[in-house]
Amino acid sequence: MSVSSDVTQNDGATPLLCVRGITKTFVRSARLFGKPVETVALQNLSVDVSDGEILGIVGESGSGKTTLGRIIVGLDEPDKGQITMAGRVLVDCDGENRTVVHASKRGIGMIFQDPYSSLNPRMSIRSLVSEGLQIAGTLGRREINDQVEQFLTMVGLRASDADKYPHQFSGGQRQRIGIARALIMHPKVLIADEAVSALDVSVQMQVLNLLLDLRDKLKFAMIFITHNIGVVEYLCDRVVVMSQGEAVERGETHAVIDSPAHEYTRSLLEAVPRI
Ligand SMILES: Nc1ncnc2c1ncn2[C@@H]1O[C@H](COP(=O)(O)OP(=O)(O)OP(=O)(O)O)[C@@H](O)[C@H]1O
Repeated sequence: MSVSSDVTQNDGATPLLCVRGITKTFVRSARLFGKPVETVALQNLSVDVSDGEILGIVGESGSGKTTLGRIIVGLDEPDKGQITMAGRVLVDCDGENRTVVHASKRGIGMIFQDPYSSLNPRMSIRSLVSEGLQIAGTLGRREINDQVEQFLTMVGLRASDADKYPHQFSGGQRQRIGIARALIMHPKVLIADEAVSALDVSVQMQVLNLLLDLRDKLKFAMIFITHNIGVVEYLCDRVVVMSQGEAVERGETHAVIDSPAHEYTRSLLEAVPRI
């Protein structure tokens, strides 16, 4: 059973981001004479995120977490559903005329699991971090360089690191570069997809603490996608538990973890390491 109608369990204020009734089916073409294979990745899923809030999306592999993140940021289109941010329609796939605002115009940033493969090895850190600003074309070279150095320092790197290349950094440092690259665009919402899963546990804690500090400083909201409920417990104000493309449980993180109502949440708590 999904709980998609029960989406406004925040403080009652109008949410910043409203995601409503998202449905997505992938169709893989068959080999030779077989039928195409359909996978329902998301089924009528709704979530809300308030200003400055950290929402955890937790669930096992294949539950639809990444698809949800990709649809919110604009890397994928849903079959059905709506997304609004601060009252502005970003996606409306319910009527006859579909509205899908381009990713670069949404004010939503994303950081990925593998900071190495998500950073082009041939680009300098300066080019990587400033790419969004260069494309936007609103700032001059000097201002862009200042911003790059400011954001590198903010994520715990040095201004002089701007002239290095991704292979010169550790996994944790590369994730910091990915964070600077996303935050330099001043997103209202940051989506982190398994952003610490590839890192050693001690480095995971450093990156989680950095994200908490940056959220306090820059006031963005965050959707943190993970299979690790221990990370949710440490970081997230609220959590949505997903199974097979549906939300099976949601609420304040500590309420859900202390007394999980759904059998699937209990199995996640038993199966997944706590940090
Ligand atoms: N491009 C695609 N083409 C076909 N099927 C896809 C595609 N992307 C995702 N799927 C399928 O949709 C379902 C949900 O996948 P998704 O990656 O969103 O889950 P997830 O919870 O993020 O899993 P993981 O933690 O393993 O990344 C899975 O069954 C997956 O195989």
